[in-house]
Amino acid sequence: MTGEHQTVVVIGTGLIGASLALALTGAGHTVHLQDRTSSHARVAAGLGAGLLDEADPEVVDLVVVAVPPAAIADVVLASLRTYPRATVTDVGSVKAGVLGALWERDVDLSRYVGSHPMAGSQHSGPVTARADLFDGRTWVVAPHRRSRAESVEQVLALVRACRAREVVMDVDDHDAAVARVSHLPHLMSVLMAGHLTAVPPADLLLAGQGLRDVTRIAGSDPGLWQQILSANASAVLAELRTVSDELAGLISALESGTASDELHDQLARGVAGIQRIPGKHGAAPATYRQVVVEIPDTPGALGRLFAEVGAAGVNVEDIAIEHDQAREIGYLALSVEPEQAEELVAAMVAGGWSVGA
Ligand SMILES: NC(=O)c1ccc[n+]([C@@H]2O[C@H](COP(=O)([O-])OP(=O)(O)OC[C@H]3O[C@@H](n4cnc5c(N)ncnc54)[C@H](O)[C@@H]3O)[C@@H](O)[C@H]2O)c1
Ligand SMILES: O=C(O)C(=O)C[C@]1(C(=O)O)C=C[C@@H](O)C=C1
Repeated sequence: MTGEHQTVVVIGTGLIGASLALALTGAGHTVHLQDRTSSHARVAAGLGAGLLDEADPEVVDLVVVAVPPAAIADVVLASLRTYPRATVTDVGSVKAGVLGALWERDVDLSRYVGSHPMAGSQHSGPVTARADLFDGRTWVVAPHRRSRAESVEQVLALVRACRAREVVMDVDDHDAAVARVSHLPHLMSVLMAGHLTAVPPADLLLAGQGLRDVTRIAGSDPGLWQQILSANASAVLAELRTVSDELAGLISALESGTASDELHDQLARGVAGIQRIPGKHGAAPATYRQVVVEIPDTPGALGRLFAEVGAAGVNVEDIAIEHDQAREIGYLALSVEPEQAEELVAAMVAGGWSVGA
């Protein structure tokens, strides 16, 4: 895929496939949609992600395989055979196993270049697809020693067309890195959320935003994650063992007294860790300020608030909503660059909104 118009086939029109198809169609490319479950392709087409008719194999420039990890190698192989000119990429969360499986097949792999967008959500299927899912996010491109330069360029152009930030990496380095920054966090969230199954319902009524923050990704499809974790088991196991030692350290810190220096050090280590996470577009780690606005639980309140935020020209980096059932209101926490916080507060107050700390 280059700057000019391209004909693309997207196979697997779930969350990731339909989202990138929406972005590519929006950028003016011709996108053909395929899915084993035909209703998924129909829903994606209904959202404007592309066409349902079959592409002429001779004119296809790029095939993007966005199916679950265990099916990727077979679909890539079939695509290399069906589309004789096309570059074929996949968006699977783990890279080495797919490449290993492809090496064992009797096929010329020069047109295959694996990739992995570091964006997604806990939802599955085309209904939750978004054209802006990849905006400013990292997207790893992982060529192998036989990938032809033209195909690497086409996958880099796909990343740019989805407005993501490309990072070129070796497959093994990629798999080790995602074990640390994606697969381990997922398991930590699952562990916490799973623990809740034994918590009394009355206690859960007290749940605030903190619990929701650490458990969001635990709501992801267990079938998909079973495949992701199995494909990267050895790297994930190494991370889990380290965390297990760290947990033992936390237990001993608490045992040695709640005011111990050891406990303080563990908590401060958390702050230091957060500060190492890069901001959007790979920028230096960002520390945003939160402006909390009270919103009545009434139809249209959120829309009105966002319109006023937009009119104030403030760029919101993140949002979180918490409901106060007893008072029938919600709290909307808007994260903004520190220098825009005062401006946002002033605009909210001028609009008659109640703004908290
Ligand atoms: N969910 C995320 O956050 C995320 C992020 C980055 C990458 N990924 C990777 O993207 C891929 C897709 O994940 P998703 O979240 O979009 O899943 P999804 O369940 O939303 O979509 C997968 C789609 O593939 C279809 N499918 C399954 N087997 C198929 C086959 N053999 N041929 C054609 N279609 C088939 C399914 O019907 C479904 O529509 C996975 O490999 C995953 O590792 C996921
Ligand atoms: O935001 C989320 O929901 C995600 O967890 C997306 C996320 C991740 O960042 O770990 C999950 C798995 C994918 O392979 C890539 C992205």
